[in-house]
Amino acid sequence: MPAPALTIDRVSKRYGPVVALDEISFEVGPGELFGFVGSNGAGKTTTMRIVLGVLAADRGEVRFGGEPVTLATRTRIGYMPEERGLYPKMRVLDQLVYLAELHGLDNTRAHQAAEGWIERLGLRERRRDEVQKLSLGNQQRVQLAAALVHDPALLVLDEPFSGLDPIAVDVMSEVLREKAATGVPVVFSSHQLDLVERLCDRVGIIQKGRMVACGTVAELTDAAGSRLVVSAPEAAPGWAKELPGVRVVAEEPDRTVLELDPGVDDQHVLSAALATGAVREFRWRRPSLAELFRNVVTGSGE
Ligand SMILES: Nc1ncnc2c1ncn2[C@@H]1O[C@H](COP(=O)(O)OP(=O)(O)OP(=O)(O)O)[C@@H](O)[C@H]1O
Repeated sequence: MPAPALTIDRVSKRYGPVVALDEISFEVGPGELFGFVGSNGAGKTTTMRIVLGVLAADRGEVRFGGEPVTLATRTRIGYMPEERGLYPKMRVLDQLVYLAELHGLDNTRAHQAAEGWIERLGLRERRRDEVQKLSLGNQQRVQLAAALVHDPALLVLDEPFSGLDPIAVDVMSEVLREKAATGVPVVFSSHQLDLVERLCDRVGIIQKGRMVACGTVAELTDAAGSRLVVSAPEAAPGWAKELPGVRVVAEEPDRTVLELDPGVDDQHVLSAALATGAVREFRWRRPSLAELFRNVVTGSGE
């Protein structure tokens, strides 16, 4: 039987006068790694807290496998809250066993699961330490273990990568990929767009409580149109500004990134570049997710 999908269906939420979510909708399929990105205050944490049921939506519905999320469904979710939710004075192993038991595992299975994740996440030497005595990165590894220890059917992680060193980023990425490969929908928020671009099957960009773009990175960047990268080292700054149908996206010391209106011949741009002197680079490329994100955010008036 295929694993269930997570559906967020027209969910709205206000905090007093602040509209945090405005009919946000998206779906995370079985085995899909979904990256949730947006500016500070866009509504990511609010969405995740509603999925978890720690916060109630004003309107709309969250479904898992087509059914509204209930208390029973919630015990099957692995959650990594932004504010992190560990007991500072409890030892790593005891904490994980306790959390696994809280989710219904018997003591033997809870120990097995806790030891398994401790090993997998490189925490063996820290297993008898109090959580508060660990570095922040290691606390985050424990937090991930806490989200995984009861073998959840859905993973929801609020900025799991923030503050991790590159090795820990690799471990976290691998674990999320593996988990998704078992059929579990995985949704996580992040401001590290290069990472999201590399890791995710699909990406959702949220802006002021609305989903403004959603799809695979290829779909989103294709829709945004390609960029022309030109390196003309002898050209004066602003050399491309007056070319008809051409918009300068970025001007770096030795490279200019351009967007061309439909129908504009790139060979005219090449001629203009050559008129300034040598041209060392002239190529089309897709925008990165970070560029796309800036476009979306600027386009909606931020
Ligand atoms: N408890 C609260 N009371 C009042 N307003 C809140 C509360 N929590 C969030 N908000 C507001 O709701 C909006 C969405 O916040 P949310 O924390 O969901 O954004 P976010 O995308 O997770 O941001 P960040 O990337 O900074 O973590 C913001 O305008 C925020 O100020």
